[in-house]
Amino acid sequence: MQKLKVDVAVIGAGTAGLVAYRTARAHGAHAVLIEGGPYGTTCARVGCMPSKLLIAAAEAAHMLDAAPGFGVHAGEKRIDGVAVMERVRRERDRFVGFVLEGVDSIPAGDKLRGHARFTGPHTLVVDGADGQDVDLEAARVVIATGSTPTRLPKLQDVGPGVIISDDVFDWQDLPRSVAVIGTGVIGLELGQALARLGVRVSVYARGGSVAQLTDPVVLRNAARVMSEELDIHFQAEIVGAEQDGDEVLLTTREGGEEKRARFQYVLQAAGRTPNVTAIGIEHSGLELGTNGVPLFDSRTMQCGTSHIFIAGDANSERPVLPEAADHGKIAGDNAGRYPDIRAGLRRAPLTAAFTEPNIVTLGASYKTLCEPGRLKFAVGQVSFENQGRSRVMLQNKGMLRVYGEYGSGRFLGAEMIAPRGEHLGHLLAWAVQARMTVEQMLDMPFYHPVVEEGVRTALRDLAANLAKGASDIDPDAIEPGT
Ligand SMILES: Cc1cc2nc3c(=O)[nH]c(=O)nc-3n(C[C@H](O)[C@H](O)[C@H](O)COP(=O)(O)OP(=O)(O)OC[C@H]3O[C@@H](n4cnc5c(N)ncnc54)[C@H](O)[C@@H]3O)c2cc1C
Ligand SMILES: NC(=O)c1ccc[n+]([C@@H]2O[C@H](COP(=O)([O-])OP(=O)(O)OC[C@H]3O[C@@H](n4cnc5c(N)ncnc54)[C@H](O)[C@@H]3O)[C@@H](O)[C@H]2O)c1
Repeated sequence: MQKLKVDVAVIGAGTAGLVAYRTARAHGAHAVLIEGGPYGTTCARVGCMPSKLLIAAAEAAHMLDAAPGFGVHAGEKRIDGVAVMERVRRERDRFVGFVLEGVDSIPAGDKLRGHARFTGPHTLVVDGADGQDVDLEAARVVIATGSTPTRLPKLQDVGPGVIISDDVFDWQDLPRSVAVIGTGVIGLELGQALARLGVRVSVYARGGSVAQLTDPVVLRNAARVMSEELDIHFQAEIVGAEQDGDEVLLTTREGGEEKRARFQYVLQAAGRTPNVTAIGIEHSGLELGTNGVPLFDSRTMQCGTSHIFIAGDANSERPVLPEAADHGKIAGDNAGRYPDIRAGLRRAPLTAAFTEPNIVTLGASYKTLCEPGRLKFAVGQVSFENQGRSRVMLQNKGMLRVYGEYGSGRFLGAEMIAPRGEHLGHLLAWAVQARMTVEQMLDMPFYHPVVEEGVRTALRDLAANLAKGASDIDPDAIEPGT
């Protein structure tokens, strides 16, 4: 067995790990980067980029469906599934190629291939992919192992028709039909995109959640808006499934009644589990939380007071790409400068599901604001049904709710399902981070006719409610979402 002693060992060459490695190295540390799977990152290979490529194709198809509403008729729509998937894979490979170029530029001696696991707080074994194991002693460790799609026990060992999101991006053609399990971000993004591309799609939700929303009013609106286009079965329990030839027979229980339906694929989109169980975490000496993730400080990424840091999806804090990069920077910086630990830059929370309309949350969520002892906020809202520019574009669906703090008048956060929500979300997240008051935001310019005028309407409503000086939230009526 080869033996190696380093300053910093980074486990996982995804977005968080790559940034952590580079940042630790910038301190002059001898750092190694360990990767057990393919290089290229989850985001580029099977995450953000291929999913947005599929959504882009679906938007093109949807534009044709929407065109007659404007009096524009483009003739018969034809979707070439092979060409759609060929572009998704080709462009995906291009994005992966850029990541691989970056990996190639890392000195060969700093890269270890194989699955790493702790054997002690400072020791790791890397099960070498080439059969050559490495015994590693590391003064500091960054865990950047990412997450894995959660597989439902009821759907295990059914057959090749039961898939996860990774599999979608290797398709050579669009399938005839897909059952999507989960109304989270992945389920709704992929479910809507496939439906718009002519695939028969049914979405099954065990409860009533919609993406990352927690505000019950926005959530109800989003459930209605998404159901207008998608066949969504809320409150549906998965009973089981059988592979039958090239189809899967899915059994669900809805309203006490058992139902069966056939699909070419059943796509599990029921969340992602942080990769912390198969890394010998029990030998790390770290204290674990209830989800098995080591307890860590989200300002420093340090686990307890130890020499171990955790970044990206592995820590489950905010499992999105920009946060993985920020986590990686903070973890790598502190691993490099250890024991001189410093708090890094944390930005205002922002999440966007690229459904249409976009589903966006930012700043403090409604659910957080409703936590005991925090009932000091007012709400303003706007519906996009009669919002000028949204109607012009025939995209007049959805609603926005904004939250502000009594006394200070500070803008706290928002949840929405809204046309161009990804842009509105940035505007509002910047205001949260700049600690602006609602009045200061209303002093800013708003052009005409723009969707942002809807934001102004919601902010005016919020300002009026803040001026009342007492909470308009009835604690007994609160029903936070997921
Ligand atoms: C379908 C989909 C769509 C998404 N869309 C978006 C989006 O639009 N916007 C957005 O912001 N986010 C999106 N995300 C989330 C985003 O992709 C992730 O948050 C981000 O990629 C996580 O980066 P990471 O570095 O933590 O993990 P990863 O990139 O997964 O890296 C972890 C690496 O660690 C390796 N590894 C694991 N265990 C070991 C071990 N023991 N030894 C060695 N190596 C190991 C893995 O092989 C992997 O390469 C999406 C995710 C999915 C699945
Ligand atoms: N645009 C983006 O930023 C983007 C896109 C895709 C994924 N992501 C990231 O990937 C993560 C994972 O996405 P996701 O959609 O898989 O997870 P999610 O947590 O968003 O949603 C999980 C869904 O699965 C359902 N579910 C959970 N357990 C179930 C069970 N036993 N039976 C039936 N349904 C069950 C939940 O009710 C929920 O609807 C997200 O949290 C997000 O951070 C981000």
